[in-house]
Amino acid sequence: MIEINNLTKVYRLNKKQMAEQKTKNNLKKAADNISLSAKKGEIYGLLGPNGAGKTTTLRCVATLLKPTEGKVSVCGYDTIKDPERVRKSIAFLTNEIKLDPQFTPKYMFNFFGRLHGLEEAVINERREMLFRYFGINDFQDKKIDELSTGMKQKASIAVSLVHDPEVVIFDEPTNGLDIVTARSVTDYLRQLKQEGKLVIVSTHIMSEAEKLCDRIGIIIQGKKVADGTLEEILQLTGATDLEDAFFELYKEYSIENIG
Ligand SMILES: Nc1ncnc2c1ncn2[C@@H]1O[C@H](COP(=O)(O)OP(=O)(O)OP(=O)(O)O)[C@@H](O)[C@H]1O
Repeated sequence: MIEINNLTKVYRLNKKQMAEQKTKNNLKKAADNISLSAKKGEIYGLLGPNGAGKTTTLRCVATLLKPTEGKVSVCGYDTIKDPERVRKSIAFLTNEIKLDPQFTPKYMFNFFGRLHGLEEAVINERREMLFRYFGINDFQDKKIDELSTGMKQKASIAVSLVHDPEVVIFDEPTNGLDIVTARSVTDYLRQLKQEGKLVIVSTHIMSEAEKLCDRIGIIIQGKKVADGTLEEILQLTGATDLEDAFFELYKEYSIENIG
């Protein structure tokens, strides 16, 4: 359902970015020859430290970035040749995309529903179902600006799912959420999986990846260094939990070795 073949993304850094990243090289390889595939009915987790390349990879899948090299396809559609079809098949949620603070959750939901070409009755049905699930009903007519962080995130999730897409790509969906709100999000991702959708999440929270994901791809400094079920990753590294497994891989693959 998603095939990533030898994906490489190189950013050209400006002077400020070079200073921030303490480098004299104006090219940054954020994704380095990454290949992976994920299929319907599973939750695939991209796990890696800050700056590993998770968001870059997901943005390439979501057609928001053009790969420097390599190919990505979603539901059989190439992200470069058929970006419209890819966008119809996916929900994409990332911290960088925010709902307009001046509008209400209801307005945004309806707006995106129409943008996707859905009929009013379908939009209303989807909104009632999603707003009920995420407890947004009492807040649907308030300005997004006035909502709590958790409610904003839940509204963003609901809006991203308006068109009932086959593939759900969420970049750090529980980032900044309290434990109750985070649980309602991860429970909904499990429900989507039960419905036969493919869910891809990125996270740096080991416990989340351990509990939620059927398969995990570990990314370190732009490279995918391991991929498999939790058991397979533990077996590969000889570790007893994901955190230890991650550190084993980090020691092996990080350029500035730790410890
Ligand atoms: N638009 C950009 N221009 C230049 N460099 C970028 C750009 N976006 C990301 N980078 C750099 O590419 C690398 C990978 O970033 P990316 O956001 O993909 O990592 P990440 O794994 O999602 O990290 P985080 O967990 O912090 O979100 C980082 O070094 C980052 O600074």
